[in-house]
Amino acid sequence: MRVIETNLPGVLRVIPDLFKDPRGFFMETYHAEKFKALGLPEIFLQDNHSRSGKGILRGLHFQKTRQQGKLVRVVAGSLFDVAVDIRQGSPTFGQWYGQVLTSENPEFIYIPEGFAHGFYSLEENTELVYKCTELYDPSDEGGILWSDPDIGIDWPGRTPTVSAKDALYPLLKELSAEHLPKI
Ligand SMILES: Cc1cn([C@H]2C[C@H](O)[C@@H](COP(=O)(O)OP(=O)(O)O[C@H]3O[C@H](C)C(=O)[C@H](O)[C@H]3O)O2)c(=O)[nH]c1=O
Repeated sequence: MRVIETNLPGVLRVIPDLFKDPRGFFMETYHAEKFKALGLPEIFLQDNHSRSGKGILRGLHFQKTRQQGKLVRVVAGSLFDVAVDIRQGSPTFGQWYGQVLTSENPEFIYIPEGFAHGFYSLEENTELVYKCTELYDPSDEGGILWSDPDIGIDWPGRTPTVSAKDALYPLLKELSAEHLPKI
């Protein structure tokens, strides 16, 4: 297992060791000691699993105070996954990193606490599973409009299907300081 840094310090590509044989494949998807050695969290408090149809966009989401680090991976289909640095005072504030994750390529992304997360599903029945370093708190949820021009994410589709909630999120510049994580 190894990690590759991205243009956003802290956002890491995680490349597991994939063992293939005539039966199929095996890989470790979490290992406390290896994670510690790679600079990944050893402790995650919650696992999530979502399925999305083609053209569905979920995001950009974050928790304001109980921020969640997320280790995301795709177990069916494919999607374009995005992390946005929204930590006040960060030299990369407002910058994003995105990449395609697919069940055919067992690569994960680690998105640190203080980042917003979103993804655009590229296929029907795309399934994302992800480990979170903090528990979900509905009262602590925050969001940024997926199409925020100041962030300028190059989404694979221009007319995604989003939830009513996601369609109403504000622009990053409209969020006041107390709603944004600090570096
Ligand atoms: C996130 C979450 C949701 N829920 C319930 C609340 C709603 O009744 C239902 C759907 O929630 P929501 O529409 O917020 O689901 P997503 O749009 O997939 O939200 C997630 O999508 C982005 C990409 C993320 O990174 C976050 O994990 C999360 O914000 O599940 C829970 O019970 N626990 C949870 O941890």
